[in-house]
Amino acid sequence: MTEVAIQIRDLSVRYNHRFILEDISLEIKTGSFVGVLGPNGSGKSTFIKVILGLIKPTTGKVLVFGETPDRLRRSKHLVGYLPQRPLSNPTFPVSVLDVVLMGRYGLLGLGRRPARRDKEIALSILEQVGMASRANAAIGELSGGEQQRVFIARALSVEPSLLILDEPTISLDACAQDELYDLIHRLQEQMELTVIMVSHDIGVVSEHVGDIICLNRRVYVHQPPPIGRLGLEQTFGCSVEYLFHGEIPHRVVRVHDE
Ligand SMILES: Nc1ncnc2c1ncn2[C@@H]1O[C@H](COP(=O)(O)OP(=O)(O)OP(=O)(O)O)[C@@H](O)[C@H]1O
Repeated sequence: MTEVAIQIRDLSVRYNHRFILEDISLEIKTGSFVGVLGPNGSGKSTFIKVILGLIKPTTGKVLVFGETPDRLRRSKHLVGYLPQRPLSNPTFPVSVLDVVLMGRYGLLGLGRRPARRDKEIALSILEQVGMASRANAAIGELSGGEQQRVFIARALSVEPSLLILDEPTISLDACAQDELYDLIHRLQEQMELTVIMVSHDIGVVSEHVGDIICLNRRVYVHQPPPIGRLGLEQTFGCSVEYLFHGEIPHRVVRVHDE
């Protein structure tokens, strides 16, 4: 596998004469766990949609494992994607196993139904995320944390090299968030994944990722945590607080002016 998972040069995306992303150049190493951090509307989802090949850049070049995003579907390095809203109707009467199998439809070809091998792969990934015993349950019966595990299994059902997660813990309580991060780390190791996770939670991202990309139209910081207050405030355009999860919960706030 190539040493660089993602290579971006001079990337810009413009809608109606407005730059959503501007002048972005960076590399993401294979096997790394990268957080993309920025306020609402800063272009985080647009950034990952460019990597997925869902949005064409206005200018610049993007390579994923050496391939342009539009060729990725046919390459040996596939991408698993967990969108912000994975199911438009969470009470839709479909089983957990069927939700995971939906992830494989893109590989099957038009009109072809999942075969025994697809079901074996789906079940084995459900096992890895700890949800195999609920394979026949309706997705709507599951808790938010359990549903998120199933959606991660769906993203992994293509046996990807790169996993992209858009705000995976947004509606989860603190314990469920920690469990999900532990799971993602374990899966990353077991499946040798490169992981990109989008979030606007500064504390959580700093604690769980290896590298942080601070994005607000441009990239302000691309480095391992901890990242300095200045870079964060430039990115968010306002004062920021860090909330760390330690043995004793505590906040670290800005020094007060005398
Ligand atoms: N298809 C589109 N046409 C025009 N503008 C768009 C389009 N898609 C996104 N935008 C604009 O681009 C900006 C960035 O959107 P994007 O969804 O990438 O931000 P985000 O950082 O993911 O936001 P959030 O954290 O709120 O999900 C927003 O101002 C949005 O309105």
